[in-house]
Amino acid sequence: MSASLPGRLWLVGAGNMGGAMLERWLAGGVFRPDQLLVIDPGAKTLPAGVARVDAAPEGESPDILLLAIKPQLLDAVAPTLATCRPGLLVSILAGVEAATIAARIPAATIVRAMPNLPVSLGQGVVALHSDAADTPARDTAEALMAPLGLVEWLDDETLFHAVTALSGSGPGFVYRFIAALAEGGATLGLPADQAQRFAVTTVEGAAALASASGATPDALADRVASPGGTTRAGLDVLDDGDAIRRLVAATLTAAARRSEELADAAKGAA
Ligand SMILES: NC(=O)c1ccc[n+]([C@@H]2O[C@H](COP(=O)([O-])OP(=O)(O)OC[C@H]3O[C@@H](n4cnc5c(N)ncnc54)[C@H](OP(=O)(O)O)[C@@H]3O)[C@@H](O)[C@H]2O)c1
Ligand code: PRO
Repeated sequence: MSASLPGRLWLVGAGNMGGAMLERWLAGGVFRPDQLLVIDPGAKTLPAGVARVDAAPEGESPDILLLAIKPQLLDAVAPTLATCRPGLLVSILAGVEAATIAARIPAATIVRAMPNLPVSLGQGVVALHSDAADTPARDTAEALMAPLGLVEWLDDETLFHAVTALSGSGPGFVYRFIAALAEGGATLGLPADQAQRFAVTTVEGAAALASASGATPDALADRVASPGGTTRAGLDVLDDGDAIRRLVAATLTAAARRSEELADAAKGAA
């Protein structure tokens, strides 16, 4: 099998997000398993053929180093990577600034990325930013992320706080809404498993239509709401005092604030 990207990638931290990216790259033929090395003392089940070690091999360097540990672990893990010299370092750590990473791990080019969990299906969102003008490295970062879903560059690194709140954390917020939709249906008498299937498929179909139609979400909501009908009665509850918009705005503000806190905490004393 041939891979679409050459060279070796080290994945530092193969948890929920690192594992999701790995899964998609292998399924899409972006890498062969033998091009990948997982550095994670805790990772148990990895895709067939992918090697795992507890710590970075001394005296070796990958072409691409992907940091996917918890932001709070950066100071513990960085010294173990301080002698490797990756051509490209991609960090998906929430909050943590590129300068914070550059002060701890030498790399020719650092690109920050904020993916989200549906990357495992190639239906994620990935925001990218780099201050580096190294076009080949930027192209490599984009080629790495393209099979994962919608990829867009941010001009301003500080926008990562907003992106992390919206699309990084967003699936978590959508899952809460799906659960609430299903529970609401069950409360009205539907069997719980059926309510769950209907809720998931309703959100899936509504998102697909929003994507395909080009109409705004508010215009689509109006198409669902027959005059004097059931949807308007429900929307009146969501819109009362801008309840849904206020709740979601407060949710995103809390997530973005946490991203700023993680950035500050990671700056530390390097
Ligand atoms: N989850 C998401 O949707 C998402 C989206 C965008 C960005 N991110 C970012 O991705 C990063 C990982 O998040 P996550 O949700 O995937 O967390 P996670 O599931 O906890 O994954 C982190 C992985 O790192 C491992 N690890 C712990 N100590 C390590 C060490 N010393 N060296 C190497 N690996 C080590 C963990 O093992 P143990 O479990 O044994 O500790 C775990 O497998 C975070 O920086 C987060 O901000 C996550
Ligand atoms: N998961 C990470 C967190 O919750 C970053 C976005 C999604 O911190």
